[in-house]
Amino acid sequence: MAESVELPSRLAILPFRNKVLLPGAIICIRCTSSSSVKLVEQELWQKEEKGLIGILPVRDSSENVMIGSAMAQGGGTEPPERSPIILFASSDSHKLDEKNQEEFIHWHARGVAARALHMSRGVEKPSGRVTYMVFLEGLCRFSVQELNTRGTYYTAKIIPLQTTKAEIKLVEQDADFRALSLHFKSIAMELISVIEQKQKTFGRTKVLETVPLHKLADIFVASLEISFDEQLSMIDSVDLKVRLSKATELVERHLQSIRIAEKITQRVDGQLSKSQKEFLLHQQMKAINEELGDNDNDDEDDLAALENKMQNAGLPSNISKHAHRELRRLKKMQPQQPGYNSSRVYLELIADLPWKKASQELELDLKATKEMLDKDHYGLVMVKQRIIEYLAVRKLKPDARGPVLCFVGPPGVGKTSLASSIAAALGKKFLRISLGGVKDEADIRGHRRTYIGSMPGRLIDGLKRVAVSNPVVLLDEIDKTGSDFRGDPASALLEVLDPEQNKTFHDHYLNVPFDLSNVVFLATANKAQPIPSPLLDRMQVIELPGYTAGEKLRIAIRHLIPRVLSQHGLSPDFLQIPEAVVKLVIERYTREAGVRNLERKLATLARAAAVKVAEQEQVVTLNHDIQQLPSPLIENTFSGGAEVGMEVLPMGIGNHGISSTFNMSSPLVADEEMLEKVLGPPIYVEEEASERVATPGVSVGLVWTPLGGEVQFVEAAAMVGKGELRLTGQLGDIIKESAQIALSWVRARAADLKLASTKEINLLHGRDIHIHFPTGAIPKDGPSAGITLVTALVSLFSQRRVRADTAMTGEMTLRGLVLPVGGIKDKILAAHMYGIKERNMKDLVEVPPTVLAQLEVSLYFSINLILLSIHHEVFTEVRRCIHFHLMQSFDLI
Ligand SMILES: Nc1ncnc2c1ncn2[C@@H]1O[C@H](COP(=O)(O)OP(=O)(O)OP(=O)(O)O)[C@@H](O)[C@H]1O
Repeated sequence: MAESVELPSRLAILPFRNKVLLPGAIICIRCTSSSSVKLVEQELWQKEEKGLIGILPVRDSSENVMIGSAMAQGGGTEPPERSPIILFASSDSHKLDEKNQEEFIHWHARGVAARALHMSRGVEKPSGRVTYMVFLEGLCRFSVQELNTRGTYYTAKIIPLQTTKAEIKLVEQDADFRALSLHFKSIAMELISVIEQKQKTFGRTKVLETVPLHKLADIFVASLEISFDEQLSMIDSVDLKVRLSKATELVERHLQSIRIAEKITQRVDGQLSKSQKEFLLHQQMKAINEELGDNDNDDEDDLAALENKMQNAGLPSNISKHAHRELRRLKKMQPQQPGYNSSRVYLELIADLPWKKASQELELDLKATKEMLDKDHYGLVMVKQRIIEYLAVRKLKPDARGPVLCFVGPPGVGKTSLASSIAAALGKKFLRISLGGVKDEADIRGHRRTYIGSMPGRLIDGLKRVAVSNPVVLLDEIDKTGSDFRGDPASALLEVLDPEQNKTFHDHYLNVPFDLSNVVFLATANKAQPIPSPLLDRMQVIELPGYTAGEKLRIAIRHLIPRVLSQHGLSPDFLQIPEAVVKLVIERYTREAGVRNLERKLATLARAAAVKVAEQEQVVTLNHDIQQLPSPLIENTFSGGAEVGMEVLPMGIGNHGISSTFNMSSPLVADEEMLEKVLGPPIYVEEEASERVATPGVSVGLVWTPLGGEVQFVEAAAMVGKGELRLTGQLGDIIKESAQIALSWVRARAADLKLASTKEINLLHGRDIHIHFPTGAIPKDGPSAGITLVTALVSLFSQRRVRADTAMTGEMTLRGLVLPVGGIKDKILAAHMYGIKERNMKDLVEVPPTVLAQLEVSLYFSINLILLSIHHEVFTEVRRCIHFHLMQSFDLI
């Protein structure tokens, strides 16, 4: 660091254009102009001791601001000849260069004396011009008294503006100055540490302790990027207090700007650094691809295609506006940007949805439709009739908003296939939406696009797939929707099925209304009861009960076997399943209301036959090829040259052939033996019911479940106890009540009915009775089980076995009257499957017309109701029925 120096009264002057050298600063200059080269040569290079020169700032004439006192002519660091004209006359004015006559320069009145720390000389080739590189250190301020020329460069008479030690001491005693210097040191320290942190260097803070304060101010300001005017005012600040306060202001401002810049960088870094990086990488990749001639503009092409698709999608004007706004946003995004993909997928959906596209509706030919329904479905006369009525109304009034047809019935009775037949009759596309297990409203309405992984609801998604706005949509298993914390899908379905609302169906994902009014909705359910009543209100329920064995047989022969054969690439030429065998399949291998399992079993038979046929073909080819093989073993086998019938058995069938006489020329005929081999031993046997009721105390009951009717065996047992009743099984409250009443009734009435002797009844009085009712009965069905409970108890008390072919439920008693009520046919059909025959009780159940109003009640006829005061005539009839049933059950009539 420069100590205080003795300055001569005259100094050679090197002008600095728009630049200032402050005391304590070190700079490197390159002198190329003739005047500066001359100055360096004479004043510095050729002197033995390190010479001193004066650095005087000059302002460009273009800035036209006059600073300081008037002075002489001059030049710049780089070539001084460029500014030869004297602007402010001084003692001496001189013209240095004619070329730059018009250019004015403004000398500043104060400058800084500088000493050369290091110099080097160079010669330019080929011109031979000499240049100098000089490292200058600013020493102290001076003011110019007079400016003159010495040859080609300037000299000036100067007065040094150094602060003496005494002056420094004096100012240091000033309280303001001390406070100021403390403040300056602290911000200087801060600036240093910021710089050190950035440059990861340390130890610069030492300067604050070693360098005197008045010099520190200059050194710090010299390192800042400040304007020329500020630099000049710094030179002019000869007073220490003024200098320090200016320096404090400038350093503080600099610190402030560093902090702001840092804040911005941090924020921007956090937000964009990843995407910027990706963007840069992407750009680089693009450049590489371009370089390799691999330039494909996939994204732009895709967006253009998307826009084109949107234009052709027939979007309604408000939706088109919305979609184009989204497209504009998409175009501005980078493909790597978050949200790009979701926005694009959304627009693809909008472009793909059938806003206007509809399939041409066929002119409805009711006769042809009826024929088609008959061709596809056996029986179901009432159901088909109802469908024809529905279609007839649609034909007469296509925009009629009739109720939605809802097919209710056990599985496999043809609900789905009827719906698809309706679609075919209308010439419309068919869309099946399975609602089984749907608990989330978003499944119907979609998720809002704000959610990650959001997607449209099943309806909108389905419509996108069928690509027409007027398909037949089957809402399958509508009774299986449930509601939980994720909302209620049924309420969303309400909007879908309501003709008033579905014109503007709102899917959360799509976020614009979609018109569902052209869609023909149908629904299926196993049970109508769980369907929420507002939804049920909009639907017309068509019940499809199960099929009798005879109906199943005919369905199998006419529909299932031909379909199964063709599905397996077979024909009656390969496999024949006679009626008797189909009957066996129905009786021994299936016990269901519909025909789904039957179809499966037939398919298993067809598969076995297909394997057989395929293997047979292979064997034939094998025979010829094998003869040419040189293997001695094979040669031995064929040694006689005779045709060998080889049979390859399908896996899992056993070691024997399906039929040893099988030949391609004659079809394979399924028989009982084949059934056992392919389907295994019979699953259901006829004797089941009689074996089950072999012990007294077991009776046969009929229940209804969503899968159709069921036969259940109710067991009662007596044991030592206190006359209590124990019930097991998954029972609803009503059945429990029925059991209590049944026990009391038997104890009180059995003797009257002469079903058990008083002795027998008394014997059981003090005993505990345990009744087990198998699961499956639903609470609502409870009362009708009363008669079954009574039968079981009477059997227990009297130790008489019930007849295996007798069963009764409350409804069946009045069958002749309440047949249309759902579930009854299913129960009868279930009874049939167990070999339980219907008893003709018609003559017993002549309920007068006055009682018809009680039909609803009759559904629940049971032993409980008999004890209650219902209509007298019904009461009498029911009592007769029960008596009749019990007599029959115990073979007493
Ligand atoms: N009456 C019938 N005539 C001809 N085929 C029938 C008949 N009933 C049912 N099927 C056939 O039985 C199979 C099962 O029918 P489908 O799938 O329509 O039953 P579903 O009632 O809709 O059952 P789920 O309730 O389980 O959906 C189908 O192959 C169907 O063609």
